[in-house]
Amino acid sequence: MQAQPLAIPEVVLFTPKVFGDERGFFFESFSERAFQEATGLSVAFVQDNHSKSSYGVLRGLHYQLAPKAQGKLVRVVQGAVFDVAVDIRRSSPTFGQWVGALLSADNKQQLWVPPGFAHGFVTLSDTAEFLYKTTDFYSPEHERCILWDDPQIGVDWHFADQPTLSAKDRLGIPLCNAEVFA
Ligand SMILES: Cc1cn([C@H]2C[C@H](O)[C@@H](COP(=O)(O)OP(=O)(O)O[C@H]3O[C@H](C)C(=O)[C@H](O)[C@H]3O)O2)c(=O)[nH]c1=O
Repeated sequence: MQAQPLAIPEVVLFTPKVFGDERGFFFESFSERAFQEATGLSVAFVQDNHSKSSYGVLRGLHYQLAPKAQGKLVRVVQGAVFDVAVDIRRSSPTFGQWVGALLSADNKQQLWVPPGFAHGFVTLSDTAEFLYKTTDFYSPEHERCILWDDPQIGVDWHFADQPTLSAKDRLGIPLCNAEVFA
């Protein structure tokens, strides 16, 4: 498993070692040892999630407030998405900045989105199946949504069409008005 910190170094892009043969392929999709070596963190993942989205669906920018903040280790097992993490820690030198990566069934890459970041993705293929591990349980009362196209953040979603959003995401709030992290 190779690990590459992105421009915001707390966000790490993992590339697994894939073993291909005439039958197909095998790779370790998660190794606590590799994760700890790469991030220096010892985290307990308590929940696995799986969502399927059609082309143009954008889910985000979501996060849970403390004390239910979630770290997320995300990957795509069918199709492709552009995945985005936004630093929403007010004390961070990269507050309000974003990083992203193309995650796909083909590249098998995974993104570690730490607690303190908002997360979202837009679906670039006809459909995409998105799997991720979280470091805390779902807590609707702690869930918040920042506007996906907040000009203060300026995410380049690598997507030229108008995305399909849930009613909740259409009501996302600007970062300047959002409850975030210290
Ligand atoms: C997130 C979640 C949702 N749900 C239920 C609540 C709703 O009835 C239904 C769909 O939820 P929602 O529309 O919030 O799903 P997404 O828009 O995919 O939300 C996720 O999208 C972005 C990309 C994230 O990073 C978060 O993990 C999460 O906010 O699943 C659960 O039962 N457990 C859960 O952990």
